[in-house]
Amino acid sequence: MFFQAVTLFPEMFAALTEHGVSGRALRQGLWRFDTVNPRQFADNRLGYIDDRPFGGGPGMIMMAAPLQAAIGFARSRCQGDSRVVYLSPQGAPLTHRRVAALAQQPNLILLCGRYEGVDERVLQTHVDEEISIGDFVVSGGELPAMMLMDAVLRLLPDVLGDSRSAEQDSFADGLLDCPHYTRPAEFDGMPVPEVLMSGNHAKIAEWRLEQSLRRTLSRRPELLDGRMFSPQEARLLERIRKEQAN
Ligand SMILES: NC(=O)c1ccc(NCc2ccccc2)nc1
Repeated sequence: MFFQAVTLFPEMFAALTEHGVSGRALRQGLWRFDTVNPRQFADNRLGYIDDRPFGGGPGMIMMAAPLQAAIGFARSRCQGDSRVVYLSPQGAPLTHRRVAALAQQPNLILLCGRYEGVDERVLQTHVDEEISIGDFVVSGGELPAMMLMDAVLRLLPDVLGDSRSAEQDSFADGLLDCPHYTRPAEFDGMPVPEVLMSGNHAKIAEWRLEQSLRRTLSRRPELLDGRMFSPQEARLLERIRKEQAN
């Protein structure tokens, strides 16, 4: 996976490239990263890359020409297909399913907007898809881009190592994650659920699945809409619903 970020703040990406699982995977060569700064493509000495919006209104808009040139340069560095993703509050909500699809791509170019956004003509001609990480606005597309990158990298083979497989992640099975405990066995007078100390792996797996179903049903019931259930899940759901009905 070759990630490129078109960004005015390349240093921000050190958060991923120099730390944690993503940083180690980069050093191991499991993925590649580079940035392109639109300012180097500004066609004037002063490096203007933004201008006032036609029609008036607050703030500035990123100009089309420097972004078009930066995206073109990024594409020129890709072997094979490349997809340009624009992070914006107007994009399609990012889900685990979309992350898994993006993880199949060899090259992703992430366009990080600043100010009030970018000239629409860049989106129409050079952006393959627009993605939102949530219904809120932050100062730039860089943090949303890093969240997308981290979610994708976790799904790449060998990035998480065998200590943690991504399919145990929340959402990987379409459910919220179950509660987790570690030592001490009693903390502040609170014990760990007995079943987790039993060593009975079938019972532990069933308890964890039941907890995930309970949490999903109570916190995010909409995630269950349209989801197929295994016989075991259906049985557990039945038991939970009966319990809640009483
Ligand atoms: N919810 C998101 O994914 C997101 C993406 C970017 C962003 N800020 C940069 C920006 C602001 C306005 C227009 C286009 C980009 N804020 C939130």
